[in-house]
Amino acid sequence: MISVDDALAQVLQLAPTPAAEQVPLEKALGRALLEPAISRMTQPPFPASAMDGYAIRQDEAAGALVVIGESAAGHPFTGVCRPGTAVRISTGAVVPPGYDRVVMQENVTRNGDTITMTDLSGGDNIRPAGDDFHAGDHLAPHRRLGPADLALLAAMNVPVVTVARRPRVAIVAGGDELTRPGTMPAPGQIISSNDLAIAALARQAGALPTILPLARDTGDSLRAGFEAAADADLLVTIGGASVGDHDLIGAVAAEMGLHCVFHKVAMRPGKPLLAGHIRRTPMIGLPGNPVSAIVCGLLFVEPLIHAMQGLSGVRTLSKARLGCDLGPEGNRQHYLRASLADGADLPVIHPFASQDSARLSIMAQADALLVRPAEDPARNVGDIVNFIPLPR
Ligand SMILES: Nc1nc2c(c(=O)[nH]1)N[C@H]1C(S)=C(S)[C@@H](COP(=O)(O)OP(=O)(O)OC[C@H]3O[C@@H](n4cnc5c(N)ncnc54)[C@H](O)[C@@H]3O)O[C@H]1N2
Ligand code: MOO
Repeated sequence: MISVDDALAQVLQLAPTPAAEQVPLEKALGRALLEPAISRMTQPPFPASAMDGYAIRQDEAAGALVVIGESAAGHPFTGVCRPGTAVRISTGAVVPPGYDRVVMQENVTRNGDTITMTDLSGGDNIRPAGDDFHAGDHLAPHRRLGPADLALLAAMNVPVVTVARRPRVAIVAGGDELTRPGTMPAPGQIISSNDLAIAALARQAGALPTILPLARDTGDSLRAGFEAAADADLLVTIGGASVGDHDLIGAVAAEMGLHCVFHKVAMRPGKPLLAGHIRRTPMIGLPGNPVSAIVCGLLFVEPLIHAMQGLSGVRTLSKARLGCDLGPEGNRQHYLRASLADGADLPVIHPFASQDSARLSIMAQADALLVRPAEDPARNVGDIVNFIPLPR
């Protein structure tokens, strides 16, 4: 068995170089920027007023001034700044050359075309040209584009960006006991849930998942599943990874040309995890127990999908204080399903009493996975521990 850290390093190495594609900004939300986006604009492009009011000259602020025109947003003042004058101005409008301060209108009394300032406290209320960014500045790649990034790119006048192509992820769940949600299970059958969870997790990570037909516990059926996944950028199988007579994934994958990089990780849940590549396509074989599949999905499939888009596959752990005493750990790194509560300095974490890797009802309630290293000694209430927040 290899450690979780070593297994993750091996999995990340399976990621091929991301393929690039160009998308318009309207379609770029959540996509991984692959090349720097270079600004075509300086923002603001001109000294801009930060307030509605009057553009004046600071050295004339004490006296009465004559309003000689207007600079509205999108309609610059075209006249000339002369001594003793002011220009009516709106927020975002060009501050006409010669004026060096904007007084907000609340601090001005106006009588016909004459204004006097009633309060001269505060700054100049002018945003200099380039205050935000300059033409030639760039938004660095290897980030997922969020709403503020899209706004920045639009403001930079970059209408199309180069992003990583979404990895196509084929998901094959196998087992004679499985049937689809909404069907009537035959005796001994249960509903397949894991493939839906892994597809959802893959989609959240930026991939385009496809759930392939359920495979049966036969070599032919599994081979058909592998063949149906031939076009995918990543193959994820679920179940059949362990040692039982019907656990055929390892053997069939080997027949299909799997170069296995590991099979079995020192973790709980998720021990029977396997990974490798078939020709150049990465493959991850998730264990069948539902919680094991989801935990391995979070720990390995999600980072691999990120890496396949040029994003960091490394996750930073969060800190919490233990809400109860815990006994010593065994020889596998343990990911305990847990709930979080507010605490004085850090959140307080309580692992659920049952850690059975078949209990989806507990996994669905959990806020976090409490991470305990292999051979961790007994811990007490209040000790600081690491956790992974779970997506909702
Ligand atoms: N003798 C041993 N038995 C087991 C070991 C072991 O080391 N020695 N490991 C256990 C661990 S740990 C796990 S995890 C499971 C993993 O087994 P498999 O990957 O072979 O998974 P299956 O046997 O196919 O299924 C296990 C369990 O999960 C249910 N399942 C499977 N697929 C789905 C699905 N798509 N949706 C919902 N539920 C699913 C399946 O019905 C079984 O109940 O092996 C232990 N055994
Ligand atoms: O690895 Mo199994 O996942 O402990 O149930």
